[in-house]
Amino acid sequence: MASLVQEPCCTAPRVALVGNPNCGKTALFNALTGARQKVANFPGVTVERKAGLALTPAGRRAQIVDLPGTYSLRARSPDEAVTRDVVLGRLAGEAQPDILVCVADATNLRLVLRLVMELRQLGQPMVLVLNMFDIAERQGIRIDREGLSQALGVPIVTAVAVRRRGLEAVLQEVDALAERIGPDAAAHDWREPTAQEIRAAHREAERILKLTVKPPLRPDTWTGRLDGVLLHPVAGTLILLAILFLMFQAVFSWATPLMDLIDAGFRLLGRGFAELLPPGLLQSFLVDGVIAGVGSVLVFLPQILILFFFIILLEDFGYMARAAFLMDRLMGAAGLHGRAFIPLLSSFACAIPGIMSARVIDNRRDRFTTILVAPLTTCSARIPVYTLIISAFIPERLVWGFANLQGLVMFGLYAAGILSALAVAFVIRRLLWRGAAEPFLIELPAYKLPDPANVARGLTLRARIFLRRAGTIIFSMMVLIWFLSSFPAPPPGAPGPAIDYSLAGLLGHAIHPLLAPIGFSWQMAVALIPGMAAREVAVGVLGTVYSLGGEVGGGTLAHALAGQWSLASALAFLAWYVFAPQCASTLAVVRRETNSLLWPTILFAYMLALAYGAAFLVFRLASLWPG
Ligand SMILES: Nc1nc2c(ncn2[C@@H]2O[C@H](COP(=O)(O)OP(=O)(O)OP(=O)(O)O)[C@@H](O)[C@H]2O)c(=O)[nH]1
Ligand SMILES: [Mg+2]
Repeated sequence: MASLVQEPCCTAPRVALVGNPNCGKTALFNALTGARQKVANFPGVTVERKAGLALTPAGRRAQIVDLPGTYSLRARSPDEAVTRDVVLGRLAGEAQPDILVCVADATNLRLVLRLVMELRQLGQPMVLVLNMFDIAERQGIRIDREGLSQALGVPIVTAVAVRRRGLEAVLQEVDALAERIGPDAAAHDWREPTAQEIRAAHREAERILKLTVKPPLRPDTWTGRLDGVLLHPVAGTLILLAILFLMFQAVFSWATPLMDLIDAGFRLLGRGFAELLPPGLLQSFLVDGVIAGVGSVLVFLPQILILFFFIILLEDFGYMARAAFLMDRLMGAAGLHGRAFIPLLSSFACAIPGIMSARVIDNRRDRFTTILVAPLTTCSARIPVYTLIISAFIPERLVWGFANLQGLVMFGLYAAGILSALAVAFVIRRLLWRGAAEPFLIELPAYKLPDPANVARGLTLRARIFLRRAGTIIFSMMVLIWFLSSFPAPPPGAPGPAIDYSLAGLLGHAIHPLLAPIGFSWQMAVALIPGMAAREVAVGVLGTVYSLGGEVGGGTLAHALAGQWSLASALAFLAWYVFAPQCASTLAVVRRETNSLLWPTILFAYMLALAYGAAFLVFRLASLWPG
């Protein structure tokens, strides 16, 4: 009976995963808890604390916490501060972890030994997990585990997180350590070590390393050889451009058949409902509101997945850190911190994780500069808008004999996003904060063959995020837009389509004068406002507005637009979307990360000015074009 009455902390120990960046903490966390947090082959992927549950062999429900990577508790950047605060129990409302699981890349133990020695001073039960043991074995690195364990005074287990190897051993160790948790085992306080102590720790780590780890019999020569080409200033840059070029070609040429299929499906569905239901409000709601609106956004799923297929593959392979290295000169010249590449890269998915990734930058000014320009990189919510306009107005033909013009324009829009981010950073550096940004400091990870399971997981995650948005925020916006576009009903015998008399029509006509100088029609004006909730909604709004206006008919939305808009207006709409400060959640996250209202206000104002200016310029120039 006595065994049933356990201390609460023993039944549910809190376990923190700590370790250097890119050693596989999140891979281990996912394997232990069944979570699907992002795993990628570059440092600085995790920037916040994530928790999950794992059941130990002895039946304990362990709370596992995944943390940003760090080299020491002497945190320099906000992501490292998260790790320090969790490990030291300084986070409000959260007790200190009972057990530390220190995760190490078994092929690269030098820096983690110092971290282990630092963590050991806290006096908490700890285990060292030698992860990536598959690579260590392949390279023939010989580690005297017994000796290492004795020298460090902590138990050691080996693991291959991505193959789910060693999980049982880690959890058994958690069980064993949980026995040692007690009121007396309260952690010691931590204080910054002096320079002398740091040097001593460094010497001690080197001594232990020499004694217990023998260099690899078959060192990884691939990474060096590939880097000779991929990091070459000329060859490397050309390869980077070629990869980007191919990516956008594929986005257009591979996606078309799938998009046509989804589009045909929605049209069939629309027609089915139109036949099934009597004409009236319900039919209009389902056919024009839900199916035409949400359907016109969902069509773009294949393109989003194709783009992310490439991005995830490159991230997993370890190429992205190289791309950062190649871009460094350019970014440095623009006044961006070397580590700003990761936030900008994450912003291709969405500006929100991108802005949060800026936590890897320790210098506050460099971090704020990055946060202010991250929303300019093309997030995936812009893809439906770009693709719709491109497929309506840019002919599908080859240029130079091999390049698909539509893919080329898409590439150009992405390039416009990146170049404007660099240009704005340059201006911010001149206007707000003079002085050079900090130099480049990113560890180049060893290349790894992409893991198909991880790629599949990443793609499923993207699909789920997109579908969830379509089912929640986009759907509810579409219901609202349908309502605004259907009521009030037109007066009897009114000429022109009903939508002209609706609230949306009135609203569109009211703000139209503001947008007429940049070539926008009142329908485009209507599409912009709910775009604040989610950019893709603009596409859905156009779907509904033109469907209700009777302009879509049996054709696609792109056909309807091609018949209604001038080329100049369409290009102005694209230019607007490159810069427009859309999506309120981005502004909210900027407020949170900068802890002030000033920065989101500045962000909103400068992006709005850029969007208006760019659309104006594009519209005027394109209007001059003959024909
Ligand atoms: N071969 C091999 N690869 C691994 C193993 N564990 C993780 N990886 C890979 O190592 C890379 C980094 O893994 P993550 O789990 O993102 O590393 P992390 O420690 O969470 O990194 P940060 O969040 O950036 O600190 C990914 O490409 C993983 O697929 C392993 O045991 N063996
Ligand atoms: Mg991680």
